[in-house]
Amino acid sequence: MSTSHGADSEVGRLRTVMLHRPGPELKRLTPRNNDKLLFDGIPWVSRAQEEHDAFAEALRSRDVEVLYLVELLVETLASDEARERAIQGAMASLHLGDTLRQYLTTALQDQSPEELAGFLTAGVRNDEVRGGHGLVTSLLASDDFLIDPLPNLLFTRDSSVWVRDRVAITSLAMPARERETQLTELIYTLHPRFAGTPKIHGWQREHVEGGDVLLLAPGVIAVGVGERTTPAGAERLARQVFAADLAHTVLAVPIAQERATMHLDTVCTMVDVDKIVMYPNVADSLRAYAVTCVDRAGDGDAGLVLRTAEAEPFLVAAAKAMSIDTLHQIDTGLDPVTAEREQWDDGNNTLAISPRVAVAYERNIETNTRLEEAGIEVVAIAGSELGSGRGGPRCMSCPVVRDPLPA
Ligand SMILES: NC(=[NH2+])NCCC[C@H](N)C(=O)O
Repeated sequence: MSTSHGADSEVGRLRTVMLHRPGPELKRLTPRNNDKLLFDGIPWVSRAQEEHDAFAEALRSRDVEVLYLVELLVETLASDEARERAIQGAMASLHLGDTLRQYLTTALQDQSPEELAGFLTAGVRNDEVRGGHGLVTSLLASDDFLIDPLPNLLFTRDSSVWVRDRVAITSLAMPARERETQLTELIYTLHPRFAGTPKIHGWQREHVEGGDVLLLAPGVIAVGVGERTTPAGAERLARQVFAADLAHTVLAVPIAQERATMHLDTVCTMVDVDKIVMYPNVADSLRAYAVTCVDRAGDGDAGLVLRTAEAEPFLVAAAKAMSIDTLHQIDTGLDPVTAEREQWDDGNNTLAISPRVAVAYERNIETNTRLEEAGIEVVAIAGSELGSGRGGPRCMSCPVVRDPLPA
């Protein structure tokens, strides 16, 4: 069954996508914790859900199968092994102390899969626990989390990424997001639908986030290196995709280590086989190091000998690796200021449903006009609340099946 899943580009006809409908984890956000939890504001949750439902509907109405992360998680947690692993993972936190850990472990074991999924995603606060009293519960504040909530689950792009028929479990850099990949690993390992799916990477490895991984064309992967994906993470991913023959070239693309450009997909996304929507304010300075494999000296990915070319302008290096004349750039915005505003609001962060059809936030009027002028059909969705986590349609989706591009 596993062979039917996977993607080898950003634009091949989207068949199946994994989303996360915002839920009670967003209700944990307060003005005191939102920075740490990586939200810029406090979303109005029911409106965020409406916006998200409209996003899902836009995909379904175009014959895309929508899977929800929490539904997959609940189904996964029907297995005793999954429950055991999920609880162990959540209890590994060094905040806890043995008294509380033992109490919580037993309490969680008694929950139904739905309830357990709720605690794993929305977290547990100190004042929500009735037992396990001891030093730790007494000294922690009542609103301290014993299990942290995961509001950024919304951005399913980052916690796993398919590269051809393999799924990479990523390794998230920000402490607020670390635990997300325990859940995606569990789903891809123990959910019956994904049984036997070959996996690469893993949350114990060097940091790589899915928002930094762009499948430019079959065999060509761009990896942003910045706030989230480290240079060592990019190298590790390159080794694994070469070892498994998933790609011939990995382009490592340095991006500024700041919030506005936290992932490569905040700066550019593919909207056609040879068109990319890109933030013009960085386009000229964006460079790429092409990495290839020149020898297989030993076993596993560590034995590969890699070659790193001199840095070149990103669009030049990309076109070369993709064996096309030009990778055409469509600019965000109209002028540098509009571009900066629309880039911040994820104007670059589009999700292609097929070549030349892309989902985008409706608010980025100038960018969407440019996309349309370039022959791209824009499927516009509302995102006033969804956007408060700083992520657009691409961040909020993990393509699980895309048709291969015609050769
Ligand atoms: N692929 C993306 N651009 N994801 C956006 C993630 C946003 C999220 N609040 C974070 O800071 O991690």
